[in-house]
Amino acid sequence: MTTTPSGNALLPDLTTFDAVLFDLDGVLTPTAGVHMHAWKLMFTELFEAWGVTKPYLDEDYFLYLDGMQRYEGVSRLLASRDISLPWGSPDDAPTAETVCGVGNRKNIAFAETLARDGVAPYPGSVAMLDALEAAGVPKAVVSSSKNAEAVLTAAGLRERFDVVVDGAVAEVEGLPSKPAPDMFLLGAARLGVDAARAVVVEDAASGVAAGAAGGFALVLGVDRGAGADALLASGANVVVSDLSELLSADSAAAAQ
Ligand SMILES: O=P(O)(O)OC[C@H]1O[C@@H](O)[C@H](O)[C@@H](O)[C@@H]1O
Repeated sequence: MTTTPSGNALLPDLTTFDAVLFDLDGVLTPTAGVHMHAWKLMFTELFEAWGVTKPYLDEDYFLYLDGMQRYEGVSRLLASRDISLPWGSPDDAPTAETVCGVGNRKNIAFAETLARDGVAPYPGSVAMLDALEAAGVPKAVVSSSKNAEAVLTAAGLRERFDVVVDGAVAEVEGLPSKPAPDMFLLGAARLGVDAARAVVVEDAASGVAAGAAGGFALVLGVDRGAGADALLASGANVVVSDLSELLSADSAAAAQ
């Protein structure tokens, strides 16, 4: 494995690969926390209203929702409480008692926070985008979220990516949710690169598993709360806590 300019032999140099495919929430922007909070608000209220015995817990986010497409996440969480609802349709109203309706209900809280607080990307991630651009390495965003375009725009990052495969694209193309590799493989195909020569960067166990299943050259985990052990167990080759760890001391300092 090649090393970073900082000389840490344990860490890869992402500029030596043919392309880098980034997850968005929790990798480029701190919006995994916004999703986590919105799910908690919505499910806490819903479970109280429905009289569900086991309340929503923070660990439920990492077990069932993190990195998943909206309705897949809802379906998995409801199954954990032995609740079965009709799937419904993506255009269901937020009041509909369907899997899609429940997912759309959570989006109200997410959209409110995004509009109110905006998004500041992680400085270390922006510095990594700078380094990749300087080296001419193609890059994509592969996000399960249907809010990815709005988040990228709010963070001022949208124009830095020619290829964005998000939850809306997955819906149109009929692609299964991570941990299936399909969304990442479409990202690689749209960049015109071979997965076996490209990198996946992910903060969610489901996303790391998707990268591993897709046969990517390197699956880099970023631990923003899922836990390094969980990311390694799901197939990450290396785990860092911030992308600045992969940069030279000078670029990392500039990112502060
Ligand atoms: O924004 P949407 O379409 O509701 O997608 C939600 C999901 O988007 C993913 O990007 C996040 O990693 C998940 O944790 C989140 O639940």
